[in-house]
Parts: sequence; C-alpha cells; structure tokens
Amino acid sequence: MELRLEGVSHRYGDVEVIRDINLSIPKGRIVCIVGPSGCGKSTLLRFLGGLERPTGGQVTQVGSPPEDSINPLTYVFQDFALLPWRTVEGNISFILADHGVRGARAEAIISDVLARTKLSDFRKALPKQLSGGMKQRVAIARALAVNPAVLLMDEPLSALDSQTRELLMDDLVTLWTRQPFTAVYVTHNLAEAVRLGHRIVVLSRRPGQIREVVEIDTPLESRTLGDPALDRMQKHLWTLMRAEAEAADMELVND
Ligand SMILES: Nc1ncnc2c1ncn2[C@@H]1O[C@H](COP(=O)(O)OP(=O)(O)OP(=O)(O)O)[C@@H](O)[C@H]1O
Repeated sequence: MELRLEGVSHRYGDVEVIRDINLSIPKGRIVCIVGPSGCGKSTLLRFLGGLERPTGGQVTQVGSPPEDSINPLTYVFQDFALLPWRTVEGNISFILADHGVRGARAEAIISDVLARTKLSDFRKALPKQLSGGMKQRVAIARALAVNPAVLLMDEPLSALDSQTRELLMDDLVTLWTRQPFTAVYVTHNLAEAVRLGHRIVVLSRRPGQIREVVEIDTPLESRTLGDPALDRMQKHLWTLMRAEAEAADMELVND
C-alpha cells in the first residue's frame, strides 16, 4: 500500500498552515519530513493517518494494506504513550485485544516483536522499570505488533539523550533491514533524517511548502556515523533549513 498527498493545503481559521503539498510514500521506504518548528509536520502526519482532514487537496491510499495487517496506519509518538500499570507484554496484548487478537495468535505476535526489538528478557517488566530508550523500544514493538502498512512516527527519538538516540537509530536500521517496513518519520534532527530516510522532504516555514525532496541511495545498513557523504547531505539540508528556521523563530516570538 502506498500513501499519496495531492495538493494538500490546510488552514486553522485564519492561519494558513500547509500549502499545496504533493508527496508519495512508497511501499517499503522511510520518508523523513523535516522543517522548522510549526511548519505543519505533525499536521501532515495526522492527515496521513486519517486523524484529521485537510481543508484542501486529497490524501489517498493506493492499493490495499497486507491481509494480515491488524492496524494499517499506526503511530509512534515521542512520549511513548505506554500504559504504566501494564507490563511490556501487557502493553502489546492490550492493543492486540483491542483489535480482537487474543490467545495463541497474540502470544506468537508478542514473542516475535519482542525478539525483533531485543525486549524478550523484559517481557514482565513495568514501564517505570525501563529506561527511556527501552520504553521507546516497547512503543515500537507495540506498533510493529499490528503489522502496519505505514508506520507514522512523530519525533520518536526526540525525548532521548544522544547516545540512546544512536542506539535506537541502529535498532531501526536493523529492524528495517531484516524486514522492510514503510514509514513516515517526522523529525527536527537532520542527523536522524540522513541516517534513516530513503527520501527526505524539506518543508519551508509556515505555511509549510515543499522546498526540496532529497533521495539518498546509500543502503541504510551502510550509513555510518561520520560518513563524509552523509555529512555533506546533512550540511546541504541545514543550508536549506537555516533561513527558514531563523524566520520561524522570529515569527514565534512575534506571534
Ligand atoms: N488544532 C489546531 N488548532 C489550531 N492551530 C493548530 C492546531 N494544530 C496545530 N496548529 C498550528 O498549526 C501549525 C503547525 O503545527 P504542527 O504541530 O503541525 O507543526 P510542526 O511542524 O509539527 O511543529 P513542531 O516541529 O514544533 O512540532 C502551528 O502553528 C500550530 O500552532
């Protein structure tokens, strides 16, 4: 299944937030969306997930989700959103049960996603016993459990310290390399974008318009920290974003 945004524009009252976005999210690819604060990144993600409708243009699904997809459009948020009174496996079984998946089938899915996210030994742990990085691994495991056609990730690593972010980026690369998934990944962090994105969409300040779409051909598993080509790409992205970010900063002050 592929998602497409066609001429998507949006206003909240008098405020124009997004203008004429045309973009496709190809199957099996990670599309990163970067742009200054307030340019409409999270809003676009809500349109893609069907949580909200744009005031102009269309969001279309091309093709059907896989038959075994329990929840085709699934979010991963910055704040993990785990249920504190449920164990790791309990957080996952809760979502599965909500979609009518119980018993042996749920057990098999839980074991699989915990193994994929290196959490098998933490099955019975409560969220309060886990570090931030582990909590986000649980949130990722829970999202993978419903086998989404498209994973919608809103700043998933922003609440973590930089070392943990590196580890989680490695985990996401390993997960994708073993079993490619389709994702839209919103981030402020250009290092994350060049590490994880097959396609990077740079938005202007509000109203968010596409300034440039950058494709990176280097396979995810070959992208290493300090890779000169990736560093150059990151600098290029920063050049694009710098003026926009400065202007957005001033706008927020003046709002
Ligand atoms: N429900 C809403 N009602 C009114 N204005 C909104 C609403 N949601 C978002 N906005 C405004 O729309 C603009 C875009 O918001 P959005 O959260 O999509 O931006 P963003 O690029 O994700 O920002 P950030 O990087 O700071 O998270 C902002 O100016 C925000 O204040």
